[in-house]
Amino acid sequence: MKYRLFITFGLNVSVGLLDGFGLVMFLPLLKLADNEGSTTSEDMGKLDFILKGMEAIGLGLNLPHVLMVMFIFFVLKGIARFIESYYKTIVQNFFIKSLRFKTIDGLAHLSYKAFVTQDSGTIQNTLSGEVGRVVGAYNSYFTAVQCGIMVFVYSTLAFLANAQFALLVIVGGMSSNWIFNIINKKTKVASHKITREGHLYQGLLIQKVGFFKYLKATGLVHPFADKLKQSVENIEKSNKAIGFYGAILYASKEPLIIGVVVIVILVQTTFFAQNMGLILLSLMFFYRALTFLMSFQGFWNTFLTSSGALSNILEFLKSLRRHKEKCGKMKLERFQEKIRLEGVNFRYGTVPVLQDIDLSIRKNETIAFVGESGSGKTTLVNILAGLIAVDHGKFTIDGISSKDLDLRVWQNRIGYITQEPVIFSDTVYHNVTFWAPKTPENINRFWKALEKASIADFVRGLERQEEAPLGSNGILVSGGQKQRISIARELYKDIDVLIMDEATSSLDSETEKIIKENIVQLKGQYTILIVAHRLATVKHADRIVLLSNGCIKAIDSFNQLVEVSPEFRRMVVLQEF
Ligand SMILES: Nc1ncnc2c1ncn2[C@@H]1O[C@H](COP(=O)(O)OP(=O)(O)OP(=O)(O)O)[C@@H](O)[C@H]1O
Repeated sequence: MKYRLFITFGLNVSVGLLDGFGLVMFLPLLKLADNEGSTTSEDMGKLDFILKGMEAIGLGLNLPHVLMVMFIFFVLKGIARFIESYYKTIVQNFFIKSLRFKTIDGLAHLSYKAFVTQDSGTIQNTLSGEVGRVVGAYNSYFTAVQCGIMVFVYSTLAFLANAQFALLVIVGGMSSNWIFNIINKKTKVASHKITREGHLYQGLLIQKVGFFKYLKATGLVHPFADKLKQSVENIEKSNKAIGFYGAILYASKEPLIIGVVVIVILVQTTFFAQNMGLILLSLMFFYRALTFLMSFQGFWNTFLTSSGALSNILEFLKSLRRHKEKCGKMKLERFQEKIRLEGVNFRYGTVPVLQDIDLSIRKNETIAFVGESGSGKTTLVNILAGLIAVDHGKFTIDGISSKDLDLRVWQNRIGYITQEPVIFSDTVYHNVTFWAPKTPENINRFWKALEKASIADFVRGLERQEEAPLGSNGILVSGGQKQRISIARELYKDIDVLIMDEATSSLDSETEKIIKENIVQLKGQYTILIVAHRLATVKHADRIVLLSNGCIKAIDSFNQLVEVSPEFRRMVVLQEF
């Protein structure tokens, strides 16, 4: 927030001082009423400088002048308060925007390797609910600090009016503060619990939505609902605890503070025989100071209520920074010649996943990766897509090392057809064009992509055509149509490399047909990398890479591989190809 904080606090002090000076004018006002129209600057404690100032500029201390000066102070206070409130809104929104931008950018730059180890519940909870709680924490913190400043300003004014009285009230106030400290600590603990439970709850919720069909069909939806309810109950318990401590704080503040003031006034008048006028002026300031002190306690407690969210988001931002994707500077605008992997090794933790991989892929070649489950096909393609970095060995594109390349530019040249088609909850047009503006040129490109993906006729037949909604996760269209729409999105993009991560055993014959059709149709136009589980889809590949336990066992055409590799032959026989 830098200088913005100081400006805000400066404005705060101005409001407090102007208000204080306005209040000071009440004393001469009372005196004027008592002394039939005249007063002096005496008996004002150290605050007599205001009346002296008035006299110095030729304003006699009579009723109209005192009223006028008082009015001016309050008008100036009004103006300062307006600037302060509006500036507070500006600064607050700046804070919210910066925080949201930081989390959005942090997530966009998070490396894929780090992402897969993150818990989706934590990410979801932090980015939605927790950001909201942090904004709440910020507001309470800010207001609490503002109240603190006001307490300071009014206490100073009270000191200037009657130092002895002010000192006694402060000592009394501080000794009662230990109760508030105990409560604040307990609130903080409960707040951290809420954050932890929030992550769990969001995680369960995401899974419930994601696996709804399975849970429903198997009757597991109800036990899962019980798990969710348990999590809700835990959150409720912590919220109740926070409410309980808040209620104690809220109820005990006033009696405690008034008790302190009563005792101090009694001590002052009984033992020190103090001037009641100055005690009253000091008390007037103290009344304001104490009101702000109560608000301070309240807002500080609310701040602590959300402090769990604050440390969580700071930790989250730190972790995003720690796992930021490392990117080179060289920008490869187009893929021209070949991709090469030389002596590549990769491990997840200590487990080796790929070993001594040597592979060269020419532009516009169609390569399929086959091998038993867990042999490293997806990991290899993840490396080629720049999602994960090699541990040892070299990965070059057109002779440039992946370490020197700006992989974001490389990824712009890639189309990725994932096992589960990615469908956004929006219209066909927005899904395919990724929210491109509807210019005649883009519409034309959109229909061409649909034709290439063999889905144009289906979309033309829809009542709202390209404006037809696809529903959440594409629920309004079939699995095969989802697949074709996601293929169309990749073809709409101007790409060089098309990665097809074929669905595993759940592959239905329609999807299999679509993939085969697309491979035949697109072969030679793009560099196509297929992670294949069904050998039927790879017959037309130029070369097949056979992987086993993270090593390349053989690379050849389908027919050659059947001849030379007993392992591949066995796979073909097993799939009754
Ligand atoms: N994020 C990860 N963390 C740890 N290990 C992983 C991770 N992803 C994959 N692995 C492991 O790496 C190995 C290779 O996995 P990979 O997904 O590349 O295999 P695959 O050949 O594509 O398998 P499938 O055909 O079942 O999709 C497996 O043993 C897997 O358990």
